[in-house]
Amino acid sequence: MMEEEWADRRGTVSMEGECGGGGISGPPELSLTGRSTTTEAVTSRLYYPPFQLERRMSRTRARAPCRAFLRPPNVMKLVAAVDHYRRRGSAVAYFSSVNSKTNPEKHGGTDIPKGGTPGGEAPVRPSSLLPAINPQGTGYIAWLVVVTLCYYYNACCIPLRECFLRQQEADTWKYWMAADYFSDLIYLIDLVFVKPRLMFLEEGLWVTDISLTSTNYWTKAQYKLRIGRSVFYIFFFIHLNACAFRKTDAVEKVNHNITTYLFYTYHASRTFVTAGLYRPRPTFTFTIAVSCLSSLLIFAFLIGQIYEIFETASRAQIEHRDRVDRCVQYLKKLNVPKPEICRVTDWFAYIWKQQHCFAEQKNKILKEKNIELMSKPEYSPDMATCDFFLFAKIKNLLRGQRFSSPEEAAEEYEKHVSEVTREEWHKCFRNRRIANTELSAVQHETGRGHGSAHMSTLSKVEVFHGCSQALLRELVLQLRPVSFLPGDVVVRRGDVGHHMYIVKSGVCCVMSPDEREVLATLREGSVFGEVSLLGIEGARRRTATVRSRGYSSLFALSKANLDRTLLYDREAALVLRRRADQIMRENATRQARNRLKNLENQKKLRRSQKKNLKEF
Ligand SMILES: Nc1ncnc2c1ncn2[C@@H]1O[C@@H]2COP(=O)(O)O[C@H]2[C@H]1O
Repeated sequence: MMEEEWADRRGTVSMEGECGGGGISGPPELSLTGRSTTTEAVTSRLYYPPFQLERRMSRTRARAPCRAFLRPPNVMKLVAAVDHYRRRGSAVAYFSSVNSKTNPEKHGGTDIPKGGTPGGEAPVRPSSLLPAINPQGTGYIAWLVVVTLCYYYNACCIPLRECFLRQQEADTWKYWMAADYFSDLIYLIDLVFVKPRLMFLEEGLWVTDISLTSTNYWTKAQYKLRIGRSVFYIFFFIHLNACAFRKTDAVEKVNHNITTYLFYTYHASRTFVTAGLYRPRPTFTFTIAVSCLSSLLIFAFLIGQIYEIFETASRAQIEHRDRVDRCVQYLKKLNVPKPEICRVTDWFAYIWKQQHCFAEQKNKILKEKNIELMSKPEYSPDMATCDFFLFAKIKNLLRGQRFSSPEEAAEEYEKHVSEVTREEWHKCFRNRRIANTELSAVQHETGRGHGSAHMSTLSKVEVFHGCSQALLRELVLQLRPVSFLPGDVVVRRGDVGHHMYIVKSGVCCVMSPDEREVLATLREGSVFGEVSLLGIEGARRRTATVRSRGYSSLFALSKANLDRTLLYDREAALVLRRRADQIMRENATRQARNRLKNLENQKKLRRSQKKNLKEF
């Protein structure tokens, strides 16, 4: 019962209040307890018909675990029905998958992007032999365990064999080789077949299209850079090692040609892969010492590289993961169905993806500017600015000193402060100014600052291009941030409009009256919901339904505030009016065209019926 109730609430979150469209006002958070209104329940049914069908399948199974139902032909029929159903409704299919690399408008017809379901459910793709892999699924985690075991086998057994088990008999050696090839095969399968099929999150929805997942995997710049950099360093060290071997080798008879170089490179590579345990010939003591030292260096380097990789999964990330785990545990305790838990984890992933960027950018700038950050919290804003640049220097001077009284410490401190030269003071304040500007620029870009972020979005809105700075600043204070989840209705056709919306991030889709076609795709800086606010005759209610495609953050501007702004800015009023007229004209033309098409279809049908009757 509870599961059904949850399932029926699918796609419904805390409401923004205007027209029953899903929205979260203020800081983004997922409200699982928000009661679904009738409209939303209908919406979720309309919006997720294929999934309702799938869900009904699972419910039927649960209610009647009869084997006949699970017979392969029946299951295949249902799968085909789901597939057919999904393909019929273009807008439904459009929303049920993310194929963001393709132009959404192009999918207005029956050309449906392949994809999965919102909320992280495994997609139904009967035609595909190897479907996309859910990185949070049990199957993938089991696979990771296998890959890790192979990794440990390679990491531990190869040096062990090299050192202790060299004198192997032929039949034992066979088994070692088989194990080696097996672990290599697992690596290869992981690299070529598994990793490129890993689903990834885009705009909060899982991308399941294989071509997109593999493109995402292979084109990941960071991944490429890391591999490329590591491979380059390894070759570089092998090369240096080979040169060092040659230089320290006592045998002088060897010719100086490419074969000699290859010979020494071979020895250097073997030393490298065996961590210096392989002893190259000739056994000149100095050569051995150099090889051991270089191997140690290489190992230190490799450990540094591994540390760097692990470091990126920083403390914040670990804390974030911990928070997600605790939340998931709690939801499990409440017996929340799995799809809903997936929705929550997707939301967490989305939030992390957004905030993570900010932290990385900020750290990059601080690193570039050589700005030292305190590890302890800021006790007061005044102290923080001082600590930021100057305190480190004074602290170094005072390091290790002991004082018998606070007065003595203060005296010593004052002495050091008075010794700070004029240039250093200048540098300190200059650095501080740079940091402030740079950080506010980052906040501006990433939307973490408050007023500045709103301003940055507003400056992209064409309607307000002509507005004065003062008016914009006033507008900024009136914007209310709201967030929407995948598929949520922002405004519904026919409802009374109270707000106009500005897209801060994400994508919103203007739907056709039957919700089968996407009329327009609105991205960052776009404005919608203004037509019904302008009081134009014949357009006093919402002219279209607008849905959020993935996760989206919008700014809502109330009718009263818009009216006040337009009173002062005649130009903006004109732009909005012109835009509204154009939209209404377009919609009217489209409706007329559709009506004509329907009439023609009806005529054709009647004609064919008459023909059939005559033939009969
Ligand atoms: N054909 C269209 N192209 C772009 N935007 C549209 C179109 N039709 C409606 N809209 C927007 O969708 C909004 C729905 O609410 P409003 O009628 O208040 O304002 C509408 C417009 O901003």
